[in-house]
Amino acid sequence: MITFPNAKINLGLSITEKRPDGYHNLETVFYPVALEDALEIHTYSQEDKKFALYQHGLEITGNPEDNLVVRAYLLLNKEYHLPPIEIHLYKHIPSGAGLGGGSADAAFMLKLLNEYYQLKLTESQLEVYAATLGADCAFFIKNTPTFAEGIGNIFSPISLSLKGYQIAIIKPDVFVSTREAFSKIHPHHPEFPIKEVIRRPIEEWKELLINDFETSVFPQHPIIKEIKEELYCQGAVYASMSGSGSSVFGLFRPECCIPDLNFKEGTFCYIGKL
Ligand SMILES: C[C@](O)(CO)[C@H](O)COP(=O)(O)OP(=O)(O)OC[C@H]1O[C@@H](n2ccc(N)nc2=O)[C@H](O)[C@@H]1O
Ligand SMILES: Nc1ncnc2c1ncn2[C@@H]1O[C@H](COP(=O)(O)OP(=O)(O)OP(=O)(O)O)[C@@H](O)[C@H]1O
Repeated sequence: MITFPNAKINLGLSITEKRPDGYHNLETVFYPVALEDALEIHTYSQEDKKFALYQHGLEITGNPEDNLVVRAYLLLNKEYHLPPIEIHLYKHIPSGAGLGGGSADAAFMLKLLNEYYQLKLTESQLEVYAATLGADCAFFIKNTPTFAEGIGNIFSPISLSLKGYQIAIIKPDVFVSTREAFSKIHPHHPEFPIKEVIRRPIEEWKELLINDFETSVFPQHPIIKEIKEELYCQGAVYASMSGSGSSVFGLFRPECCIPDLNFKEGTFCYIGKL
């Protein structure tokens, strides 16, 4: 059985408080984007091993046992004693990009196992499992535009449709560690609350919708700022870094003809429709 975990972008990201457990409270809007990995599972015929992971496409750092698809499988296996499985993961979403690729894979693995082995878990139960695998992982269970708070795990649905808009996602060849990016933040409540800004016309977002990580990440990696500026030069109605970087997205009007975007070799570029 196969599934296609998709990326997310953050529309605004305010880091509001540091918590006693070291994590941070934040406010953001998660919006799904059709930039997808492919994830396929089969029951494994050789029963001497619990799982075999075959990776294709973009490289993922770390051991196979630490891969979030494996961690998702082992999590459900602990409770439901699943058969051994063979996993094929084709990575197309770059890692360390703020696009939630690893979290998406984990959440889609939970949904896939639920369906393949008819575990009959509800969406709420899947969200609880997902939350243990990553701060923004549970978003990918419903995978619809969502206002998130807490550590990125308390959700309320929002009525926001960017259908028809075009999106460009550009990731330079630099890696931003999410943990390190959080450690450089001075938490504060935003002047313009994201939940309110998002209801305003998209033309106003440029001035009002802010990703707090840009302040600390841009000086360290000026190339990310340059990409954002270039997207505005090319006609984006709104552009921002996603999550803790290093990717930047630009939203373009449905009728806009996105020109050829020429960035340095090694830069990841995706152009699609919302
Ligand atoms: C920044 C975002 O991309 C916004 O969408 C996400 O909140 C990041 O979520 P994620 O990649 O799933 O993050 P995790 O893998 O759970 O956490 C990585 C590290 O980031 C820090 N972290 C993460 C989320 C959060 N709300 N506060 C934090 O301080 C913690 O040091 C943690 O060890
Ligand atoms: N299936 C997976 N896909 C990508 N990364 C994975 C996966 N499993 C484990 N990882 C590890 O997780 C790290 C972060 O990956 P991910 O793509 O989720 O980060 P991100 O782009 O920073 O997203 P986020 O918006 O959640 O911060 C990678 O460096 C990698 O070591």
